[in-house]
Amino acid sequence: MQVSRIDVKNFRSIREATLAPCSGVNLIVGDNGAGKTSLLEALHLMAHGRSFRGRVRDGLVRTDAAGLEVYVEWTDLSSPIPRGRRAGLRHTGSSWEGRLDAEPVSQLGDLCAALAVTTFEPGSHSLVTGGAESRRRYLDWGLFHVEQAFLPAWRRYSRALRQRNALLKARPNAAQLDAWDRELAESGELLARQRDAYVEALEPAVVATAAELGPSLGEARLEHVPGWRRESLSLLDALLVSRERDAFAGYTSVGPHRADLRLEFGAVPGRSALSRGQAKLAALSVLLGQARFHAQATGDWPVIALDDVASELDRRHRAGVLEWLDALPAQVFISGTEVPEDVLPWSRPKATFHVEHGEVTATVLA
Ligand SMILES: Nc1ncnc2c1ncn2[C@@H]1O[C@H](COP(=O)(O)OP(=O)(O)OP(=O)(O)O)[C@@H](O)[C@H]1O
Repeated sequence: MQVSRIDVKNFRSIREATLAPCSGVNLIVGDNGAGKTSLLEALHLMAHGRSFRGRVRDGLVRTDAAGLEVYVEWTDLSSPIPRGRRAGLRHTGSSWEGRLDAEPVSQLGDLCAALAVTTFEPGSHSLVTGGAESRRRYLDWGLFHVEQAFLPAWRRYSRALRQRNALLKARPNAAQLDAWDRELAESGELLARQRDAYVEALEPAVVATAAELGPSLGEARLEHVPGWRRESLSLLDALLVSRERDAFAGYTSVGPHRADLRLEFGAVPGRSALSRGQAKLAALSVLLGQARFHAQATGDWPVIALDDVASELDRRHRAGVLEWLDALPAQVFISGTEVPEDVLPWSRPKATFHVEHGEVTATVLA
């Protein structure tokens, strides 16, 4: 995918900005607080339906403005005939309005399905050092884009989970719970099989990417942990076994909503043994490996947006990462306080956007 235009209005400190990115590497440069992250955050919001820095109502809308607006034009290269697409999103924090190719959309998911953006930002460390939720979200984002049957299965499971949790709080009888347990088990087993297949197919791309970006981490290994003791129990049996405990707690304690993705690197004894720079390289490998797999599966690379990727990396690793990105057939956005000098001249088209007090002040194509 290649974005050719981004318009951002009333987004954090940005009153109004337009970017016309190039197909290769786009550098977004400015001082601390200038608004670099906000530009990438706007692109991420359009592609993921959420920010990576909190909810829209918690401060994304510029102070004193009624709502934010993001508009993106891009070319989808996944089919032999490239397809021009455009999407607009207006968000007040409490309500939103979206358009895709000039038609209104009823779900934010329609925008997310159309535009694929892989974002790496300082919080992405949590993929390797944090709790399971960010890894589940990572898995499901990947599946959402490559497996058509995923969204219906996920919706079915989420609905059954909400119903079972509501029943658990209302002191249900066994027959009522039996019905929702069956529904939850059937959709949950399907979801777990989809995640199994996805992780198996994804692993080689992550292994190859980690070997290129952070060979000192050792070989990467990915394992889907389904969220219940599947080696000894079906999900239906696991729900039955946990029923009494769940009724006491008022929520469902087993199932794919408790799944995880185990990430291991051969040369590192455990997650807590990773230095900050190593955690960054590991998380970067996991995310860029997923982008690589996305390209294999769909025929088109997602747009890659990297916020402050150079910090915490030593000179050798920084140069390695930037060279790797320069060689990629994907459109890349890199933000930072300075133009990274390590790998100049870039071998691909490069544009530099200078951001100052929320305004994009210069665009230089090289
Ligand atoms: N709702 C808002 N309205 C107005 N300004 C805001 C709002 N939310 C955040 N800001 C301001 O917008 C700026 C956001 O900057 P952003 O995080 O995009 O900067 P950055 O260039 O990425 O900085 P850094 O290099 O420090 O990461 C900050 O100055 C912040 O105070």
